[in-house]
Amino acid sequence: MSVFTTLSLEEVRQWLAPFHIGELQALRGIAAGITNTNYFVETSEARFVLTVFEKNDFDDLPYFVHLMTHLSRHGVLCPRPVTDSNGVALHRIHGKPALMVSCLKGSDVSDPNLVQIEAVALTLARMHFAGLDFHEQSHNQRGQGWRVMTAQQVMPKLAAAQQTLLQEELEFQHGLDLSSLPHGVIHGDLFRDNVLFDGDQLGGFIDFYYACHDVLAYDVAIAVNEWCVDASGAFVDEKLAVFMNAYQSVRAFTPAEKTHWPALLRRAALRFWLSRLYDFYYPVAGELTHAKDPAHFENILLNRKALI
Ligand SMILES: Nc1ncnc2c1ncn2[C@@H]1O[C@H](COP(=O)(O)OP(=O)(O)O)[C@@H](O)[C@H]1O
Ligand SMILES: N[C@@H](CCOP(=O)(O)O)C(=O)O
Repeated sequence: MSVFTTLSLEEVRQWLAPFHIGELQALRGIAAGITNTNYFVETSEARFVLTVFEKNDFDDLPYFVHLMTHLSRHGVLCPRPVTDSNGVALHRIHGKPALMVSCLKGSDVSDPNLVQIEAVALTLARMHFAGLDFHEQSHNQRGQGWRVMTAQQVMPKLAAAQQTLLQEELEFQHGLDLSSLPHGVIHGDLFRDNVLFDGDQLGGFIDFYYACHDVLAYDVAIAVNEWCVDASGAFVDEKLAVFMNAYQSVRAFTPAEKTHWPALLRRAALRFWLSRLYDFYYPVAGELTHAKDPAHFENILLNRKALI
């Protein structure tokens, strides 16, 4: 369960008054999700999702609110922040930042089919295009500095072969110059639990809180490492081909992106191997309801190294 902040119908009714979005009819806490408190809010006009941010400072959030507003205005399927009569989307509730967004259709799929994979790839490419004229920039919270710091923390916990793998990969990634690759807005965490489907119809991408300005093809690498693999982390060729063809039908890779593609797949594997290792070795009591397996991304990293 991930409802950390309990809200009553009456306080949400009062909180909603400046939004002019109809009469509150129902409020339901959302169990899925591990970071924030989320509620489905149903009014006489529409359904919304209210997020109470449990960790972020208020000042961290305008970038994400502006980004989702920009993307949804550009036709990207994602939550659209709802503003009050003064045009303000971010408010507070129980002293914590709170945001209401449109409710997307559907639910996440654990075993995506080829039609769904194609839809994810097309939407990602459209998102990358739509992000090109979003002029705010945010750095990657899971970039080089974070990699080095997190590796230092987990390194002593690892077996010798893992330490070597980690050390070599950090050095390899540190030595790359990706400055010639197209940069823009990336989602940064486009996992299966962050995409909603209504049947084969894509409802939208959610959870933009790792979005930042980074290498566009790195976002593609994160996605294919998640959407196009079997249980061992090896690519399923058919899925990978569908994803890459669909993505590149909208935005073809540049020669520099093609050259660096294997390294980007490794960078994407390293990022999630590290975060899962950290969560595994430093669990926060009562916080992580579904510990995710670090070995999966260790396997992916080993597999992608073997591709080069
Ligand atoms: N805009 C939305 N529309 C529909 N459902 C949503 C929306 N945002 C979140 N959800 C639902 O809430 C769940 C948790 O959201 P998520 O952003 O993953 O939370 P957390 O940041 O706490 O991990 C999602 O799995 C999804 O079911
Ligand atoms: N989707 C990721 C979790 C998000 O990253 P984190 O840095 O917040 O752990 C995963 O499945 O590992």
